[in-house]
Amino acid sequence: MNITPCQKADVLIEALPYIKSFYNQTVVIKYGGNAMINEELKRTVIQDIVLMKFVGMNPVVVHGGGPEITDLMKVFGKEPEFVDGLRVTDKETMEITEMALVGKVSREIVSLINLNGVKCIGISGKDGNMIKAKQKDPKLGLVGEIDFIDTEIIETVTQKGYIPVISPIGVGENGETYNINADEVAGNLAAALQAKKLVLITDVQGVMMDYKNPETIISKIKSHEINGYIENGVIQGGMIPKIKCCLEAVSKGVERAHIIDGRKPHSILLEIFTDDGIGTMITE
Ligand SMILES: Nc1ncnc2c1ncn2[C@@H]1O[C@H](COP(=O)(O)OP(=O)(O)O)[C@@H](O)[C@H]1O
Ligand SMILES: CC(=O)N[C@@H](CCC(=O)OP(=O)(O)O)C(=O)O
Repeated sequence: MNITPCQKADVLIEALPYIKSFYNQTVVIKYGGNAMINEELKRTVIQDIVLMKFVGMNPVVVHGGGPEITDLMKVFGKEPEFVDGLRVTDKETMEITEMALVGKVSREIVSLINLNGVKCIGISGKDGNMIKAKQKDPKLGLVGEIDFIDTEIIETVTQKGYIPVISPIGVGENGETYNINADEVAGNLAAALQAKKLVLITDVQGVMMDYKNPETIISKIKSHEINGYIENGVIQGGMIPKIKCCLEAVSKGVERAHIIDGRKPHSILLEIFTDDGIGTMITE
């Protein structure tokens, strides 16, 4: 598509109020699922995050990597098992999870951001005891529930110009390592940092009335409507933890949470810098 210089200027001018209102503000981005598997989409997500930093925002990335953990488990001859969307995590699975998330996924995102000209640093939730956790449910083994997030390291590196990339791993009272759902980390972290926005990138258009029909997208949800949507079965499966994290974040002071489609190129830019936005927005 060819656009004229004037149209290009219009696009920039449409972004101006957003650049102003987000200047020096924190935006937490959860990056996982399909958008992380496709190489071309990965490139556009990274470009969006780098652009945010260059126009003066403070993006903080929380990464997932469920498919990478599953692949590595298979290499070690282990069959993954999930209960309510959470991976049952024995000691060996925990080691594999750390290898996949901290050793591979984080390294890759950090390298890509560095290559795009912004300093980036990978931080596991265990580093500096950042994410304190306890066992969620003995049935799930080493799956963690967040007790507390110490935001000091993130604030320090952000002030120095880095983009922090957080791996969803927690540390217990006695040094145990816990596997934590990445959406849960993103929601709690957005609240702890009092972020202006939480953006969860997923592989559907947003929350839909009928999730098999993209035309039924719900563009705005108020927090008091969420339980109703879960009770009447509109929101199911993997969308339940996601929407609950958004609820947690907005109830603790994050202005807005968004669930957006990572299959769409530059979905973050479309959400942050355009009047229409995309996906589903959750507010208090
Ligand atoms: N109302 C809904 N709107 C959209 N998706 C829904 C809804 N209810 C259930 N889902 C399911 O939730 C899934 C998203 O969760 P999940 O697969 O865990 O995402 P991710 O891998 O990005 O963390 C969708 O692919 C869809 O199958
Ligand atoms: C406890 C639990 O289930 N942890 C997740 C952590 C990774 C994650 O959340 O990755 P996605 O966002 O890509 O799904 C897991 O083991 O898969």
